[in-house]
Amino acid sequence: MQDVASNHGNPFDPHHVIEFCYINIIGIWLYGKMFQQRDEQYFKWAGTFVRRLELGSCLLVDWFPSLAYITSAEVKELKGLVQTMMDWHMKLLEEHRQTLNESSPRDFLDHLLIQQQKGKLMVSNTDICSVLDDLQSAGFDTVTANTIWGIQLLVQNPDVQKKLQAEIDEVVGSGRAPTTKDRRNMPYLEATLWEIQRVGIIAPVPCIRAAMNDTTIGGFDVPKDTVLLVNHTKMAMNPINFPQPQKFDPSRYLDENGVVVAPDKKMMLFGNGFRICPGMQIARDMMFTVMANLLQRFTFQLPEGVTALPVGRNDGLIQYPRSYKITAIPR
Ligand code: HEM
Repeated sequence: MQDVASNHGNPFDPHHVIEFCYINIIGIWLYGKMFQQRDEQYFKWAGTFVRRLELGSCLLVDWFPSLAYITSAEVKELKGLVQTMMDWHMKLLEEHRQTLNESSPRDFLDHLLIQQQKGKLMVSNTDICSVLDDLQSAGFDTVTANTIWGIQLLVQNPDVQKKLQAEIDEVVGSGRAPTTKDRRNMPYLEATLWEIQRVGIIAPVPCIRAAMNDTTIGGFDVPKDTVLLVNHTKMAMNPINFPQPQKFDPSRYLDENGVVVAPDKKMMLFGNGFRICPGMQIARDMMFTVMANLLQRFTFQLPEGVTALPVGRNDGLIQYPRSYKITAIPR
């Protein structure tokens, strides 16, 4: 919040402020560590993470192995970055082990170490570091992208932003910060978060799968080993399930009593089945808390003299809107 306020109502790109916020929330949850400020150490760490995600999600050599010779520099860079993150997590693991108190776990890493020590979790230290790394990397970029879409959509839909602020004022007021406990009393924000996910669609084609056996899907024969992709955009923009799909309308998830009806199988933005996103609940909690706290204190607007934000999205596994600047006016 201080970072946002420090712009004093001047235009700024919210990307890095939001990213910093989520990296710290996840860091505290996983291993009780947060960066105090966006200093050189932080930028080095975040840069390593982001570059690794970039390289890891679109290396041509994964698709065309014959290119291994040409892309070897990138592969070498990727291996170096993976090792840097592994060393970082291993150092945290050792620090945690030395100060571990079994009767009072401080964070997720402590819980893993306790289960490992008791023999209930048959994992090596490297396994634990990989889990931390997985959760950290799958965790911060996704929620950051969603929130960046969310701020853009609220600037473009000021009536929705006003309704959200009215709900926050009524349920929370201004004397305390909103928390996850407020979620059940704030259906309009809950519904808005679904709509932000639907319109933003941060991962249009998230994971590649293959049929393990001959099967049928929707009446089509699918032979064993067929590569399968889920088209999230098609589902989220299906006019049968979402009338006027281009319209940003959180009320589509509210029934006649104002109760939230989650989209469920109509759009499976967290995946489905055995491999469904294990971070779904924490992601929804984090996005709720961040958005509620921001809107309690600020109104997002177009900078003076600007009539529209850039249209379109960036390429990549996780897709952001084109970078933009807005103002955050203290309420
Ligand atoms: C809005 C935020 C998020 C979205 C839209 C999202 C979406 C997804 C999707 C679509 C998958 C693939 C599911 C499948 O294969 O069927 C996935 C997997 C995964 N997600 Fe998320 N995710 C989000 C946030 C998070 C967070 C915050 C965490 C961790 C703290 C996380 C951790 C993971 C992990 C570890 C997997 C791999 C699961 C596996 O392969 O079994 N995600 N996520």
